[in-house]
Amino acid sequence: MSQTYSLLIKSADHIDWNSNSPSNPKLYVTVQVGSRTLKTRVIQGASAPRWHENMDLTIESTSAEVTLQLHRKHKHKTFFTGREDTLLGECKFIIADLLQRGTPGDTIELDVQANGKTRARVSVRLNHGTIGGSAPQPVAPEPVTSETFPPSVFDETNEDRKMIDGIGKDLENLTPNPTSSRVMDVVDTGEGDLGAVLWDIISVLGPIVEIGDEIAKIHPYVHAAWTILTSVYQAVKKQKETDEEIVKLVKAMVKLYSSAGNTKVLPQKIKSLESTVTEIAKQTLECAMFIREYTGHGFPGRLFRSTFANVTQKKIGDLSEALLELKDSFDRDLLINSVYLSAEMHEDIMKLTADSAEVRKNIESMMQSDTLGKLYIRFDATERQQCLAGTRRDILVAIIERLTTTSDPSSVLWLRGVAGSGKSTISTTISKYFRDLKRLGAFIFFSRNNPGNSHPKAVVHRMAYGMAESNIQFRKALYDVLAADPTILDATLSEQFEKLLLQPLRETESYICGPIIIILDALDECSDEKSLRLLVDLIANKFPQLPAVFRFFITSRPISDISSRFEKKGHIVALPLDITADETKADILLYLSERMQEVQQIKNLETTWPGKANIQKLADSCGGLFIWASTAYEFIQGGFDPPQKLAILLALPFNMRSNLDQLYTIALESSADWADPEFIEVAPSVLGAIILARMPLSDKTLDALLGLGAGVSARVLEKLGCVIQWRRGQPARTLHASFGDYLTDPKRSTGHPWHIDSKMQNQSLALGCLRVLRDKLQFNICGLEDSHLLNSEPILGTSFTKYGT
Ligand SMILES: Nc1ncnc2c1ncn2[C@@H]1O[C@H](COP(=O)(O)OP(=O)(O)OP(=O)(O)O)[C@@H](O)[C@H]1O
Repeated sequence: MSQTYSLLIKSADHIDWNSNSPSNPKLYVTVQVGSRTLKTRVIQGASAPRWHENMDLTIESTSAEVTLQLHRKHKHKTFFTGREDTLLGECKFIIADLLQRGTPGDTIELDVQANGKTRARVSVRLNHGTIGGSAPQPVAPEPVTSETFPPSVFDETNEDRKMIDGIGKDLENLTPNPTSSRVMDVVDTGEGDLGAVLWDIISVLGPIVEIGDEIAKIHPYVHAAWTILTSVYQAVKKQKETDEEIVKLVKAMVKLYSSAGNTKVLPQKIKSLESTVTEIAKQTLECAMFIREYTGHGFPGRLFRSTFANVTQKKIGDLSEALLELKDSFDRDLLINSVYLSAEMHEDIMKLTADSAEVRKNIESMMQSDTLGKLYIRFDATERQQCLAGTRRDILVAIIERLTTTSDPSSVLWLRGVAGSGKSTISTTISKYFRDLKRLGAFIFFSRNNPGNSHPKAVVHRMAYGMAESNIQFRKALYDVLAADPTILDATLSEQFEKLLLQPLRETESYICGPIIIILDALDECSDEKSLRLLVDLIANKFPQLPAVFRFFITSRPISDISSRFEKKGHIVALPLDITADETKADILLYLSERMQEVQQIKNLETTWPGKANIQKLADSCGGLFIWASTAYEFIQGGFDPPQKLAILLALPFNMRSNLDQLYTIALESSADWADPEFIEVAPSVLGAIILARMPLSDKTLDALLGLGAGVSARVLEKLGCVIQWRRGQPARTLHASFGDYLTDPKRSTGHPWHIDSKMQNQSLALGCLRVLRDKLQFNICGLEDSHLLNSEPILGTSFTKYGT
């Protein structure tokens, strides 16, 4: 008869790291019996990790062989093995051996070995039960220590460590096993103080946080929710506070997660039920942030409950309802997923969803009033890149944690890094994260290509408009200000800040639930030096007057106009983007590996191309700059012969190859025939006009502007795809701001035919301005296509007029 044993994997110690002890190892254990392999969760940062996880072993006889292995998990695939984990050692035994070494319930220590050498000791405990007979004997609760908690906590401060240790001790009183039936008991009986139910949800989320790598999509939301709830738990646990409403809300969260069941199968579920699971993760974070506010452990000075009981009651109702709906959708999706759905049915479901989103969007835009529309400035992120999945994990988590940690008095997080280090890409990823959570107040990005939007007042207007869109009380207060004094839109920046933001916020602050995230990307690209100083002063001196619900994420190059003003400001924290960090190098390697694989597939190249060694050489050349990697990719993938392009790059000596200017030089040299007199006559002017006009111009406009024959600019642009983003009939813009820097800086490109010297800069600017003005007046007559609208022209689909009207 089959027999069921349960093997409790307790802990590992005496780990031999071959005198090369890693600072923050991630460890897990697998147990293989027959064809089944069971796996513990991954524990990070502990020198003697403790799992306390039960494995159910069903065997035919006690002579069945069991293999227990101790693994170390890496952040990325290791370069040489191509695997994400390393086997530290293993131990093979049969159940009969264990039974001889002690009676069921005794702790047994197993030596795990590699190459005949003991590498660690793993403690286990065997219990038994028989299928069809009595239930497996329960394992007595073990005291659980902080080491069973998710990883990032251990990278943090002593304070965090103390907090988690405190929780560990509490667990000796609470049932520690997150999968225990207690979770459901609490839900069903309707009992429990806030601390206890919070612990339940923390226990459910903890293991999900630990399998982070496998569930990269939802991990940041769950991780942030777990961190918030843990800190609230720590604050309220001693109060034995019972507040029925909030307790019910937390129970609803636990119940929702009980649907997801065993976290080990979560990664597969995420694949098949991606959108629902992602919604669940976002809603969890939304609830966590609300609970923090509600319990008074959020933004300072809030009297949330007592003062705004009605608002709060409604919010709790809404959140609970949303959780219930998600639970229903999850159960339904699970069902749908387990039965066969025809392609048409799938399509119908998708269409219905799309239609309802469209209807909602139209209603929203119809509701915008003309008055508030005057504040609207469009920041179109359609073509902005996000971080490739798997890159920038640590820094993204750090930024998200900072922006949602309300106990932190600094409201501005300033990411500074050199040109091309990847700041804008990070800011776009962060904006998506908070937009999905409906916490994004504004995503404002400055660009030299778009000076019209890169103005200080864009920040005030866009923030005010964003608030009005999301908060009905603020909307009314702002409308009153604008109706009372329409000239306020032409007042000084500080007056506008006072009237359009501070004043309506003072009146409505109590209705606003934080955090509200405002992102300002590429501050250094603010329209001109004077405007930049105005804006930087506003951030440095006036932003502290804003309510604490606002959290700012600002990125810029480390230029002195910004650094000198931000220094020593208590509300601003600088976060340097380190291009020498190992994580950055690993991220770039991952980026290049993915991109080269893409090129290999699209261009039908040999499957062995380009080979790990060549990718590593490219990655080494980047010097930590993503712009180098992305330009190299554009260069290699453009044209017919990527292997030849790669060979051109790698043939250069390392010090020449690794220089960004050198890369631009090679890219330009090899993309076009600069010896062709016709090409050399027109190409520099086309490049010059794109850089100097400081606005995206289409090929037809370029022809008209430069007095060229029809199609000439298009023929030039076709050759320059690795540095200029352009499609026929569409505006052309540089792929990256650093390319403009290179072309115009005499120290960097002088002597090359494409260098834009100061004389040309002056002439082109004057000429360009005149021509663009003239063309603007004639657009309707000559029918030129361009991205520009006259101020009076409406934006399609809205009743807004453009900024600056
Ligand atoms: N994590 C990433 N994943 C994929 N691509 C990336 C990543 N980071 C950066 N890139 C690519 O590298 C290039 C440079 O990045 P980005 O524009 O973000 O740099 P930056 O620091 O903002 O530069 P600058 O200060 O000059 O504006 C872009 O083409 C971007 O798409």
